[in-house]
Amino acid sequence: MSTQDRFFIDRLAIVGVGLIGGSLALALKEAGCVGEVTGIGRGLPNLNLALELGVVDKITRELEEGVQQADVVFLATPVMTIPDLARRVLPAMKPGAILTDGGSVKGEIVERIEPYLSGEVAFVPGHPIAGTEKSGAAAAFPTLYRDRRCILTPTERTPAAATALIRRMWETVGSEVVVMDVDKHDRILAAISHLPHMIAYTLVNAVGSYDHFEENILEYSAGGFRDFTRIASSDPAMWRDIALSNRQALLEMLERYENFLGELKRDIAAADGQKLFEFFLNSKTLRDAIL
Ligand SMILES: NC(=O)C1=CN([C@@H]2O[C@H](COP(=O)(O)OP(=O)(O)OC[C@H]3O[C@@H](n4cnc5c(N)ncnc54)[C@H](O)[C@@H]3O)[C@@H](O)[C@H]2O)C=CC1
Ligand SMILES: O=C(O)C(=O)Cc1ccc(O)cc1
Repeated sequence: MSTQDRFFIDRLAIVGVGLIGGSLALALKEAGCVGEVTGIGRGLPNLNLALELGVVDKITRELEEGVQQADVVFLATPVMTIPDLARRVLPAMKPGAILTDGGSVKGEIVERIEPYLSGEVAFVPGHPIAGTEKSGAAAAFPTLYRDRRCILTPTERTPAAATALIRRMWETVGSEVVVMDVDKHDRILAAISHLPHMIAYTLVNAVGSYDHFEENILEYSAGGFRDFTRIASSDPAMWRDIALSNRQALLEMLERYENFLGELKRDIAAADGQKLFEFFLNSKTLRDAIL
């Protein structure tokens, strides 16, 4: 599978050849670090497109058959589908192979997969912190993971050698790997990724449903509205799964957000210019520092 100095995966299977799975395949191919890539999915049009675009070398809709020869199997389907797919894939994989995933929420995935681990196949939970609002094989591109982070959340059931190999896989495609526990991952992502998506979806719905005027007011949107709401074009099924799978941490962040919004409303109602200025300045300082 790999030598001491050169990282190489002989056979990789990608379940769900979309933005995340497809981009990993393309990046490993570009780096010359993968032999054969099998794309596994449900819909033939997307699989055929993946084949045509050179994202994968072989396609199949037969899950168990598709993973049999793989050294590494990457699950890159919506979060709620990952545990059931893992349960079917694990007994079909060869001993010594590694199962990993790219799901945006880790707690439920780890909890629902670990009881099915037999010890013959290692499971390394992962989450590349890179993406766009686009989906499907056509959206995949080889540089998606360059200069990004990838979080791995191994548990005491995860062999260190398997974590080390998946770490190398992500480093090979240009990501900095960070290891943390599952709960910390889900709380951080609830704050920095899941909450912003909920706010973007809410904003578009709130403004888009405002029908006081005859015209569609979204047509007046300037750069600010467009920048802020790009992520509201993300796949609805993917985000339904994320919201349900990370419910507790997300609800806590939504409540925190409601409190801040309440404070803003009170300051506007009270015409408290000083408080508003401080609120905006504090936000600007925090945001400018991340750029
Ligand atoms: N889109 C993003 O920016 C990011 C997404 N993720 C996570 O990566 C995973 C994949 O997301 P994307 O690649 O964006 O989605 P995508 O929609 O581009 O690709 C997912 C693929 O999985 C297929 N699929 C769905 N259910 C399936 C099933 N039961 N069996 C086989 N194939 C199935 C779909 O047909 C599609 O081709 C999700 O868990 C998501 O939360 C992680 C980081 C970033
Ligand atoms: O499009 C964007 O800017 C994103 O935020 C992409 C994204 C979506 C889901 C993730 O779990 C990680 C990254």
